Amino acid sequence: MGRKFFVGGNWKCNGTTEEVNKIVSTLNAGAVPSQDVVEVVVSPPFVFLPLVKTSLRPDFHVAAQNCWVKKGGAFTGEVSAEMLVNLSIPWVIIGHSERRLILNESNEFVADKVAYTLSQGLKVIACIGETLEQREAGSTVAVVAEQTKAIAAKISNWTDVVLAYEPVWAIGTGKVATPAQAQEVHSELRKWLQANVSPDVAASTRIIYGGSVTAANSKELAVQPDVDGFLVGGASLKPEFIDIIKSAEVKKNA
Ligand SMILES: O=C(CO)COP(=O)(O)O
Repeated sequence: MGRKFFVGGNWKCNGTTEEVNKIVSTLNAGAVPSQDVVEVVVSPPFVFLPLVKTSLRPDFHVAAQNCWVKKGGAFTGEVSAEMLVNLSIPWVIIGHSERRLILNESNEFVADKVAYTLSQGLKVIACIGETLEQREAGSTVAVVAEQTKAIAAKISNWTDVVLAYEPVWAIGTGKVATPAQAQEVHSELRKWLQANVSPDVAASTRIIYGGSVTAANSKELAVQPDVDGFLVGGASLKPEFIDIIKSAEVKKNA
């Protein structure tokens, strides 16, 4: 199927220039599998993108954490897809649960952003995931299918999309999904893509897991057949991110 393992580091709203330089130095010194085995993308806050882009090793790439939903202009405080393209930022994270829940980004709005950023030539890490209430109500699969459906309705090419399944209850809580829980949802998502988009898209689209991923739990998650990598928050700010990247080797040999 050839889905290259993908490890994203979402730095969220963290860092000073000094801290960013330190993280980049650690990443630059890390011994990790080659680009044939793993794709690594780190996502600093907007203001640090140029610094990280120029100082980061060339086999790692950068992502913005968000961008405006359409062409830039009179939208105070926003950053446009065109600006990211202008700065040669290849990736953007769209629809993170912190934006969906705290900033009220709807499925439709997220889908519009995914479609617009793809149209500008950016690659997208599109985030989906259920809350604890939704999981306890038994609606996990329905929720992630609905979020995916909104995106699928607005795009025709999935080549540049990575789908990040991030259960909200696992984000920043230390409560990681078990390998079986992650596998179950990833497998359901792949089935959904197969039935509603195409078998090719289902087979080739990377579905990555996010939520309290650490060096200690990444290997057992990585070997799950439908887990194609990770979107890492807290641990991506620490040297253990290198070990998480190395779980790509475990996956390769699984
Ligand atoms: O939200 C996340 C990545 O986008 C996950 O965050 P944590 O790894 O800190 O739980």
